[in-house]
Amino acid sequence: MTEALLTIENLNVSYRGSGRVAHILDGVDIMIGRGQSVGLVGESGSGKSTVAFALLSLLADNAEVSARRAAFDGRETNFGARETAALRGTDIAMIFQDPMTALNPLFTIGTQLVDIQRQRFPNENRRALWARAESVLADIGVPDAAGRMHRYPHEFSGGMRQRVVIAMALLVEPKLLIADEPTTALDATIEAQVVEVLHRLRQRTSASMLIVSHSMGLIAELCDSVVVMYAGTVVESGPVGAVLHRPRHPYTRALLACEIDPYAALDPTQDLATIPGSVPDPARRPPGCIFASRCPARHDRCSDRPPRRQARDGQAYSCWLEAA
Ligand SMILES: Nc1ncnc2c1ncn2[C@@H]1O[C@H](COP(=O)(O)OP(=O)(O)OP(=O)(O)O)[C@@H](O)[C@H]1O
Repeated sequence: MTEALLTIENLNVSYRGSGRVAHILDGVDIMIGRGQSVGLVGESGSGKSTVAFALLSLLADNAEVSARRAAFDGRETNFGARETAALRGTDIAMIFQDPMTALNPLFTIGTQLVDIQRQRFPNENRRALWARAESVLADIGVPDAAGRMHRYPHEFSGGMRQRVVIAMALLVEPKLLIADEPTTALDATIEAQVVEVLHRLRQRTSASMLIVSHSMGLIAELCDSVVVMYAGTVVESGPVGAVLHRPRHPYTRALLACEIDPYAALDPTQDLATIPGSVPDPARRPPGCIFASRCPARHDRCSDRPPRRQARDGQAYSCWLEAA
């Protein structure tokens, strides 16, 4: 079995505000092996970004975070703000949804790519850091990398900016790279190119990856295993191929049925499959299965009792349904 780089057990996050407490993450378990790529998938609002932000202590001030256990790179951690700040930008790097959040409009790309490396390589001089940056930029397919180093972020297209952000993450040689919806802000053609860059990166880097996405297709291309989230809980996890071809949880099945092929021509006559119903209010989580109110296979006990955790062939899922 692969050695764990990151282990989080029973992660809970709630937000306090306006006299109510919203439980956004409820008992989330995540394990990322060394060199492994894990995808975190689920509908909008399911808590994917909250997991990523909790790992980096980037949650809003009204967040309350607790975990039964957290360990990174062989060390127990409580992911406290100071501890995490030391890991951020060195051992853990993040690619955000919108590349502009990571880029400063006032400095050239070259200066920013040099500065990002200073904490990691404090003894290297500017010239060496500049050369490294230029070569990584060229490596991930930025044409005329030498010239572009002198340009400002606004002179880059969306796809090129996202490549710069990927270069930034690569330059610090992190042990864990977190990508939060790395292609959401891009149009479909550019998205395919950025996925290709991430794909190549996946083959070349020894870093582990956590890829957050609402698209199972993207996860299938880039990840070894997948964690499926619904309303702040993990409903199913396992190797990507197994979950994709033999989803065990009714929510995973519904999610796969909703998936559209972003590269296919749109057929205006075809209705998108959607999951009827809505996600429960996080301030009033039901006592039983969180998916029960929308589940087509629901049984009486599903609404009253927490689902049964089952594991089969490396796949784990929480449901009263017996595995087929
Ligand atoms: N500061 C906050 N106070 C209260 N609720 C918050 C706060 N920040 C986020 N939330 C809530 O947490 C929930 C989970 O949000 P999160 O961004 O993690 O979901 P997501 O699965 O990443 O969605 P998306 O795909 O849209 O980014 C949402 O319901 C959101 O409204």
